[in-house]
Amino acid sequence: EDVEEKPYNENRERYSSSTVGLLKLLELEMQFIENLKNYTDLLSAKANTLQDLIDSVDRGTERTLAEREKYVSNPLNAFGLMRRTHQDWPKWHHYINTTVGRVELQALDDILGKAPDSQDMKEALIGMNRIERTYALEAKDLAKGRLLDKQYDIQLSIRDCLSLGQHKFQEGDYFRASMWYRMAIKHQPEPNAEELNTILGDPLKDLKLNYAKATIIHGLSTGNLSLSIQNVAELLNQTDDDMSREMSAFEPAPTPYEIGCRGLFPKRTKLVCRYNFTTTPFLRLAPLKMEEVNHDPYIVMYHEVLSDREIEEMKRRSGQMSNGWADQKEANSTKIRDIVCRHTWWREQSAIKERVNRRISDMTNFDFPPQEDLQVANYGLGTHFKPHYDYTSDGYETPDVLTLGDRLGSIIFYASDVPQGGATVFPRSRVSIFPRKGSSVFWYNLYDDGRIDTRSQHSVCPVIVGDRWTLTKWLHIVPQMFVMPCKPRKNEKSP
Ligand SMILES: O=C(O)CCC(=O)C(=O)O
Ligand SMILES: [Fe+2]
Repeated sequence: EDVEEKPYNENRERYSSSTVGLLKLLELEMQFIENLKNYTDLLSAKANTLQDLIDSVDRGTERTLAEREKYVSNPLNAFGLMRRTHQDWPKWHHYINTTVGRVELQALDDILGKAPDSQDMKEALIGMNRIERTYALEAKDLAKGRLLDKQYDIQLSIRDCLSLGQHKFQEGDYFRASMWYRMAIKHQPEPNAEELNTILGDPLKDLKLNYAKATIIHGLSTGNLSLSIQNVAELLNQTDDDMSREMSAFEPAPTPYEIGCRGLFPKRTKLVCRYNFTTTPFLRLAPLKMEEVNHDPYIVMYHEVLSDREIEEMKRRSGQMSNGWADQKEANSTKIRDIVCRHTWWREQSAIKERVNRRISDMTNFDFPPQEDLQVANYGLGTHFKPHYDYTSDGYETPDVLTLGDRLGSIIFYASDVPQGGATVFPRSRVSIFPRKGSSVFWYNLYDDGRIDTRSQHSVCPVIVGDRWTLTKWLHIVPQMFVMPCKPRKNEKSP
């Protein structure tokens, strides 16, 4: 099925992992279509030329034998016939054999060389799966353009549904495989199915068989034998809702992370919004809009603290983005690591960058040179960041930690709105924060005495719809020696 792959390159940009990458892929598809347009124009020009030839010569068919005899008996006709067939035919033959659109075909090879590889496709399937599971979405809604409570004017194609079904089947998720196969079976056929199928393959081939297989295996593995003894026609006769209700009976309860992603943590009370004009003297002049999110551990948001102009500057000044990995690379490991986003550093010095850094100092009272770099990240199709800690004592030590000490606090600026999904969730503190363009969230990863606070565990939920951009700064402990002297821990809880 897949085309022969080149050796796997971990650093190759994957289109699926960021909207920046997906935009490039859309551009590639536009090039592909533009190229096909040129190619088909040339093909029709050639067909027209040949049609002209046919029209100019084809006068034999409607003639009787007597008429034909009369035609060749005239030397003017006979000579023309001789000359055309002797002189012109080889030239037509050459013309017919000449490849149409050599340049376009060459360009097509180049375009195809940039097509996503199977790993990119796999990441897209995994991203779709993440969206489906994290938010408890269902094939029957997704296939028809429904994402949570929003209806989009988009439909998945029969081949999309099939591909998603095959992925779930391979992953052993027979419930979802069955539902996706079902959507493919019920899909209205493609208008020009016959021609398409000769090129792309028939999506209906073995589809009912695979639907039956998935449903039967799911029935057997969950002890729901009624699913396993019905024939396909009986199964398809039931409504999608009934079918999904019956099949999802044994789905595990959502994890705290998933509950957080769905925005279902209980609402907080006793939290206030106020203007902060005390952290630094500057704030007396320009107080910041502050919103308490959690008291212990302390999590706070600031609103309207990153302007559209600063966001533009940040995107313009940030260098080439690279893959953001879900795991550290293990020595000698050939395992293909998950990508969580694309990221880069805002390294170039500018007044705007210093202003953002000074604002971080204003918000946190943390001391650091305003020239320091900030990290920029962009998420893609169903990409996420698994629950993790920003402190590094339980993992690897990065260069910043070796020189500056552990990451005492973290601050994330949301540089875009995310219409659906993409929350920052603290599963242990039961806090979800949904991105709002221009807002920031700040929290501590360590107790005041420098010991790790496991309640700071946090994650980024899969983006459903949106172009998620963030700006991140980790605030290290060593430079805070004088602004934040070490204090004994109050009412100590075991971490
Ligand atoms: O983007 C976010 O909401 C959090 C990102 C994060 O946890 C990190 O970069 O360490
Ligand atoms: Fe983090």
